[in-house]
Amino acid sequence: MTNKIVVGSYNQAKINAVASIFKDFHIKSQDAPSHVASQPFSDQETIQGAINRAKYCQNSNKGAIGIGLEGGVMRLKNQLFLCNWGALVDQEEQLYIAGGARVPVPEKVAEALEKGEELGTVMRRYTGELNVSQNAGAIGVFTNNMLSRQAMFEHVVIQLKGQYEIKNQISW
Ligand SMILES: O=P(O)(O)OP(=O)(O)OP(=O)(O)OC[C@H]1O[C@@H](n2cnc3c(O)ncnc32)[C@H](O)[C@@H]1O
Ligand SMILES: [Mg+2]
Repeated sequence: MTNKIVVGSYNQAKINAVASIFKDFHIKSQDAPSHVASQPFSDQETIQGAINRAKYCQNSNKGAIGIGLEGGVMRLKNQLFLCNWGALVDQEEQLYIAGGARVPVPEKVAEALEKGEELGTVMRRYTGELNVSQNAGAIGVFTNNMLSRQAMFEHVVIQLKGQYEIKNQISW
């Protein structure tokens, strides 16, 4: 069992989420390419970004666990929703994935995204805050701060950690 984790992002909301769930681990972060658009537009694309980042981190840090967390939007019932995915690749290159909460994107914001703007830019315009994505996140703003981006990612990381731990106890 390793106690080293490499997170594929310098985003503080993501790093804090991993650190608060993997308390006894040494957490390092590095840039990891998602190989998807910076504004993913489907679950498929978002999950792939998380997997690519996790694999990159694990590959470039042998013996460590790699974690990738990726945000995007997806269409359902004629609406855009925020969607978030996480991936964990362990020392044996076993992959675990988990999804996060989703909430509708307000109409005006959705229209801006459809025109090609990035969510970070749009959020900055509406809130006047520079670093929404590292703090409350769009999900925090849309939920009146009932759910922060960090808390949402913590939930994803809990699901990753749990799957990783049970896999070492039960062979499914
Ligand atoms: O440095 P990285 O790890 O890339 O951090 P990031 O904030 O850019 O995060 P992602 O690339 O994982 O995801 C960006 C997407 O996440 C979504 N997102 C959710 N909340 C956001 C926010 O407050 N600001 C920007 N993007 C947000 C949105 O769909 C973005 O295109
Ligand atoms: Mg990004």
